[in-house]
Amino acid sequence: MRKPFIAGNWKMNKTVSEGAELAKALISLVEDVNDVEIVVCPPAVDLYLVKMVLEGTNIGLGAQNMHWEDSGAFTGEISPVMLKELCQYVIIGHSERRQYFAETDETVNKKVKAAFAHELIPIICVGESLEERESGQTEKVCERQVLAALDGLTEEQVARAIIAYEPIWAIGTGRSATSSDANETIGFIRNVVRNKFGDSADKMRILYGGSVKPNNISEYMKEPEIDGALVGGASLDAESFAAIVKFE
Ligand SMILES: O=C(CO)COP(=O)(O)O
Repeated sequence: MRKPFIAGNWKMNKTVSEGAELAKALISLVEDVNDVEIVVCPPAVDLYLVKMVLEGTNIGLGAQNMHWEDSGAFTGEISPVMLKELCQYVIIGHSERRQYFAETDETVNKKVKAAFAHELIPIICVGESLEERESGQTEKVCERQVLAALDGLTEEQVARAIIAYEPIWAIGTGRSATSSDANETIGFIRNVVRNKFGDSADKMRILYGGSVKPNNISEYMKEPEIDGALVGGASLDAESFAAIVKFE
């Protein structure tokens, strides 16, 4: 049985003080939730204070990106060794990073391996653009991204990795994928993983992301293949993220 996993990706929002306030507000709203794994992913500069605020609560912490090297002359970058002291998860290969910051399947794979080397759990993002969807390439694109990201991992690592299927056309647009479409693509992704890594595919959690809101989360969570959500905009408000985490 896969435990549902719901993470908030704050993207480039919330200063250190705003991030601490949001985390504080969230604690009491979700303290009675124990059947869902809850994670927030603030900007890197917020991580230290948010970690302090969340200590001893049921809310986990993740980063939004990292470099694959442990240390060195990489101005502006943050390493897995640094993140290890702050959080348990790291989002890798978000479509915004692929689109604006030249992230490739190859760098995603290096980062995923580096995450496991330092006991961080990667939340690996995959998903097709509108153009790719309209030309019938959704499965081909997802298969390529998933196989590249997981290349060289052990079955045990794959079982612990998390994938977020986020169709690019559904991110921040209010145009979410239907729950049955998302379920179908996530089922396809799980089959791709099963063909290469066997039963670990049934242990791996695969999330949906893209315009998830309090009023549509339950539709996704009813689907058998969807194990949770990666939430952008609606995670920036404590009440709305708590409502998503407490979906009925
Ligand atoms: O990109 C996302 C999460 O990583 C989704 O963002 P929105 O929920 O704002 O569409």
